[in-house]
Amino acid sequence: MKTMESSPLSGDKHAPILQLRRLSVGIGERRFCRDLDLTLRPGERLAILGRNGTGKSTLLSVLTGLRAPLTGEVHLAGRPYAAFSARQAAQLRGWLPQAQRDAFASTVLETALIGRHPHLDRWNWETEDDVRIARTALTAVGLDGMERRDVQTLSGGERQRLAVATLLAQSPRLFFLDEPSTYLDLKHQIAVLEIFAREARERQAAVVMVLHEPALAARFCDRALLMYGDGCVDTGSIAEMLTAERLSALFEYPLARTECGGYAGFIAQ
Ligand SMILES: Nc1ncnc2c1ncn2[C@@H]1O[C@H](COP(=O)(O)OP(=O)(O)OP(=O)(O)O)[C@@H](O)[C@H]1O
Repeated sequence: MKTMESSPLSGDKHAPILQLRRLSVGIGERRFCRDLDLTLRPGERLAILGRNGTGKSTLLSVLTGLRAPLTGEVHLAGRPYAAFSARQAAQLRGWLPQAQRDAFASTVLETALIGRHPHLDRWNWETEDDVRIARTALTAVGLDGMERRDVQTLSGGERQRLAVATLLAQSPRLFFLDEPSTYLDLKHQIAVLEIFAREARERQAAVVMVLHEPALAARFCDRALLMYGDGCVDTGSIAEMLTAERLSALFEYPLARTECGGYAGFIAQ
């Protein structure tokens, strides 16, 4: 691989990929979390749940290193963001934002290839290998055959799947996903979340995802972080966190838990 800088990864494959130490995040007078400690290891999948406006995206922007915390530290592979160049950080963590913006015309394949940029050296173009990786990612999200289409002509769901493909082409060790099921029909919601479950299982990638649907969190994550919007949060295993009682309090709406075919569901009463 053509990297100018040394790999940002340490040798220990089981070492924590993300560590939060006494992290406080907020905007103005509001606090979304206070003194949060959390460790995520390779292969783990964490769901972040909470009502609208409780600070989920703001927390995610701090975890991705795009926004500073009020206090506390975010460590990626054992080191703070300041220890990495932008390119090294992008080899380690990738981010799927809530909305995609396309200021310029570009094809589907060119857009997916943007995911390869952290792996290119400054003076080189993408190689055949990069094109193959981008095409494989497009196939994974069902966009094969659309490589030449202008991104500005894609539907909302197609554009979201292209964003997922771009992230897959980037191939980071840690994924931050802000509402990955946005714009997707039921089949594609499951398909996209299966992709990240596979990344965790087969490549030991860690995944942090903001979700609005607790049933998807129960199915695709092993841990949850519940955000109440007043600085209070709860963290724990899915079994511990996704109870009808906790979720009813979290969403300020009564929910009942059901189970069908081995999958949990949460029904508004
Ligand atoms: N630049 C800003 N200035 C003032 N308030 C802001 C700013 N950015 C976000 N907020 C507020 O901070 C709160 C948290 O926003 P955030 O986007 O993190 O919430 P969220 O939990 O991701 O919400 P949603 O579920 O609706 O996506 C919201 O009330 C929002 O209006």
